[in-house]
Amino acid sequence: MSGKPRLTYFNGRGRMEPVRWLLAAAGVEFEEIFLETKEQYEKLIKDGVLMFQQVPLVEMDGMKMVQTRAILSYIAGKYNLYGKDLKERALIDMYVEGITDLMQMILMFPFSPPEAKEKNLDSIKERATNRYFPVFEKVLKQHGQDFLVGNKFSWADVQLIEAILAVEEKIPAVLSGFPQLQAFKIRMSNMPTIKKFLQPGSPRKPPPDERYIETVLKIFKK
Ligand SMILES: N[C@@H](CCC(=O)N[C@@H](CS)C(=O)NCC(=O)O)C(=O)O
Repeated sequence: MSGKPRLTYFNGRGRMEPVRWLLAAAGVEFEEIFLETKEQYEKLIKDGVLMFQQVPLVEMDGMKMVQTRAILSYIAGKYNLYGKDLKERALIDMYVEGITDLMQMILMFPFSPPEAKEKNLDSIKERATNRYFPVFEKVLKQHGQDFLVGNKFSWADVQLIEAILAVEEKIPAVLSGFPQLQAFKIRMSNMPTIKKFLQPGSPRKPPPDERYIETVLKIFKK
């Protein structure tokens, strides 16, 4: 092994995308193994690699880590993106969990039946605009700092820029009433590691397409 973290997941965003974002933001290179067949997935289970028979799987520092949240908090802690004390950590956790709830709606969206698509898109817009984005707009306005927590770049900033871009892909004008978030987006997109991740050819994955959906459904079909 090269010493780089090794990520096993589909060749698509899903639950691995925040891990890719966080590693990239921390300036860490990684390798990826893409699941394409059911046999590959079943072999991982047979070999006892997937604790709960689920991916994402991240192998790093001699561990085989599963559970997205555990993986992300390990990376955040290791690369100093998790606050300076327990109180900052709690705040980062709250922000991250809120954003994760919004991202969960986006994650599931491609799997919704055609007749539910419009309604689900409206729900994403409603939640982003009325529940989640106002929180971060207010935080940034109140403390006037560049980053969400402790005037220092953290996991929360990475989750938020990922979410902003993901929602904008679906609802391009979503930031129109959020000047702080517009400025935050520009600042984050210009951070060198994030700028690199946003460029073509990076490990960032495109929005889910038919092929991705088919692969996921094929592998998990009972
Ligand atoms: N709580 C887990 C959920 C993981 C999960 O649901 N992974 C899906 C793929 S995105 C999976 O492996 N599903 C197969 C199964 O649950 O049997 C996490 O956050 O990592």
